[in-house]
Amino acid sequence: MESQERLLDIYERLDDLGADKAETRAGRILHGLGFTKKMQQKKCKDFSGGWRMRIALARALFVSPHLLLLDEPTNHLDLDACVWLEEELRNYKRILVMVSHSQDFLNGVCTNIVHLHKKQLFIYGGNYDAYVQTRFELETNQMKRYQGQQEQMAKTKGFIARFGAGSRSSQAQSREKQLQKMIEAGLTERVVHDKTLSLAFPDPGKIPPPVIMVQGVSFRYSDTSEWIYTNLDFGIDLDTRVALVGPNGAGKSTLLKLIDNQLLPTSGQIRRNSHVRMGRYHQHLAETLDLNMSALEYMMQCFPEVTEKEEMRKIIGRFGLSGRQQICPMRNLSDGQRCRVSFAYIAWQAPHLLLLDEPTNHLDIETIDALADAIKSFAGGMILVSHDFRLIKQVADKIWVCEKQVVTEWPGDIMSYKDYLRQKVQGDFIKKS
Ligand SMILES: Nc1ncnc2c1ncn2[C@@H]1O[C@H](COP(=O)(O)OP(=O)(O)OP(=O)(O)O)[C@@H](O)[C@H]1O
Repeated sequence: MESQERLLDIYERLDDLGADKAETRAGRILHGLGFTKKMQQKKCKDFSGGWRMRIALARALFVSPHLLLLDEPTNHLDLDACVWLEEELRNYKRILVMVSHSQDFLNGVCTNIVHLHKKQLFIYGGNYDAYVQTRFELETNQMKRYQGQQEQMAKTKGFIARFGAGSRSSQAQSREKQLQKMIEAGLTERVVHDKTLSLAFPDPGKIPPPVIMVQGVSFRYSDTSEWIYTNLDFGIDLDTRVALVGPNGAGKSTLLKLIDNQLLPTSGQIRRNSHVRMGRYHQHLAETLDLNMSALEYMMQCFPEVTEKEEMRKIIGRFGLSGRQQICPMRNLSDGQRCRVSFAYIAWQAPHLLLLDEPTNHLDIETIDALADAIKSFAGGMILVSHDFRLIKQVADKIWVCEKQVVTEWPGDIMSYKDYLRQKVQGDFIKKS
């Protein structure tokens, strides 16, 4: 990408239709991925990490190759863009192979699922839900076959044993042959499930409500910038389970930072219970880790009150890091493993309030489910920003929409919000075509 180049010019270069058509088509894709008209006129160098990923994605969609390979395409997208991309890929007329941790997205787009298991690929027809169902049925049948075979073998062995192994009795000899045949034909393997991870956030104990009171809060980043929020009023308690949604740049992360006291309101006030502990997870948390240290050293340094290494190993182990992963330098860990260190760090502070800003990036489907279970059994409050509809569906009982400087409650669940976004995307598409 030429950094001095205007964003839209890339597409002109990639196209042989002519500048106007290229600009219209690129404009549609960029709009779908969240680039406003003003942003589309900017130069590539003016975009930061997450937006650059979107530019790369837009370019791949624009080229429309015969084989499109996408590795976690939703990682840097918000809900609106996820819905748009789901529609776009659902209608992709060429071959698409993608890796994604978002079940809801896989359901909307995929017609086949390939499961990598024990160094082999197993192909299932249908979307992700169909794969889960088919795999469950196949494994149930396999387990029945295995148990039946084991019982039959035990009986046969018992029969032979009564005559003594190598007996000259014709009945015993025939059973021995039968057993031999079964073994030669290949025995059904026992179903071994992938080790399931279990995460946990400790019980923070009770503090009386109100835990957080947001009173008449307005906020903007500087005297000359636009207001992000005006006159917000709401409360947060230990039973709050909210997902913040809204378009890119609406202010979801800003709201979490205001609640967490990382930003101060421009006017109004946020009153916090003096005993409240908050744990904010965000995408840049893993970047603050000292990569030369091991996870164990890092946690021992952060929490000197834990003096026993074995105790700290257990704490980190609860977040799915075991053995060598705890003691090697964190630079040798994967992004997902570093995220787990950050989760262990937050959990050990026993927060009353979890503020989770895009926690699913770098986590696999099983870990996202484990995170959902951990949140469900957590005794404190939670505010979540996520592009993963399935996670939101599992853990949030309210949807708050951040838009046009206010926060309003959505009168339905997250799937009805998704339907609303889908209709919006389709409306935009009809207007543009
Ligand atoms: N440190 C900052 N200084 C100035 N402006 C900022 C700063 N951080 C964010 N902004 C701006 O504030 C607005 C809200 O940003 P914020 O990150 O809270 O939005 P968001 O809803 O979380 O967006 P996204 O869905 O893209 O993550 C954006 O227009 C952003 O450009």
